[in-house]
Amino acid sequence: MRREMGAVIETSGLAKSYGKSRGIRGVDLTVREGEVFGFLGPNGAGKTTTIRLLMGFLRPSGGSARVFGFDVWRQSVEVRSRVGNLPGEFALEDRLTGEELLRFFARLRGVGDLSHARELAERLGAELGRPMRRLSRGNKQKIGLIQAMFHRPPLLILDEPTGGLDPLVQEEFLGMVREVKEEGRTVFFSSHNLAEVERVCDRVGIIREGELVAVEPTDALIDKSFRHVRVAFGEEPPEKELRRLAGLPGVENFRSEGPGRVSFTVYGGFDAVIKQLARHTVAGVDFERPSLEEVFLAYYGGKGDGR
Ligand SMILES: Nc1ncnc2c1ncn2[C@@H]1O[C@H](COP(=O)(O)OP(=O)(O)OP(=O)(O)O)[C@@H](O)[C@H]1O
Repeated sequence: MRREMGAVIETSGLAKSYGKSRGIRGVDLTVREGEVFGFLGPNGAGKTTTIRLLMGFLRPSGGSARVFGFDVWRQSVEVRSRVGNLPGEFALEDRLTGEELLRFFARLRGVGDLSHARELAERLGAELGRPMRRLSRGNKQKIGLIQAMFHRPPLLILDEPTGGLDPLVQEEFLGMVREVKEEGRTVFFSSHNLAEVERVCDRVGIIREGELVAVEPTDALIDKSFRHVRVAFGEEPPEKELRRLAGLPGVENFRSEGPGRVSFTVYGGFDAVIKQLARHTVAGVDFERPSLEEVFLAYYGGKGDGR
């Protein structure tokens, strides 16, 4: 595999089979330096499997992946020394306190200065003095995030980083992701939370049943999809005309919103809709962008299939 300029993560036909129709198949993905890449998919889609492959914790059953040009399986030591990783289950039932655990990681990584760790702990409200096994899930997660980030690695690979965090802490974490990006470092994280992905990610990959079904700039994913339309006519058009509008290709969920008002969703092009509207006096029209959540559902729910 030739390394693309600026590529930090590159996978080619990456596959992991656990048996019949499980794991991931044929994943081709490139994440560039300085990008924040969101990896979205429902439970069981293959996010954790992909992340474990990238970290060299699992052996691919097909294809290959490189991180900073190193093969993730054969050169996993080189890979791991450059990546801050939050695993899917950071649930250490340990006697060690957060502080002791971070010191341990600092020694392993040859980092003498824990001041960045302390700063991150302060911002996330992490409890460094308590034994890990006494911490709630969210508070363990905070220690997991600090250990992934405190040595300022050039790449962060985080599995559901905001899972279990309360909204204010999630917000603080998103701020940290932006700062990492401003420093030119790269972030790859999996998520269920579409709103957060929409806010911080440059690009989004959507994985479904082990296959990468879309990789798009976050804005383009939304732009390419549908619009919710609300129209107020100057005067009520004849019933026949409304039926014609409702019957245009790509028009769905057509509803009357009171006299002279209709709402509907348009998939695909808007041209036919606009021409039909123009046959009447239009007092007002709104084209509302769907949320990433709706776009996402379109990929999974059948309707619209992400057009
Ligand atoms: N060790 C394993 N043995 C057998 N099957 C597995 C194993 N790990 C994962 N799978 C299967 O592989 C598929 C992908 O799982 P994976 O954990 O990667 O999904 P995910 O997208 O991370 O889901 P979640 O959001 O629930 O964490 C699932 O069908 C899962 O049941």
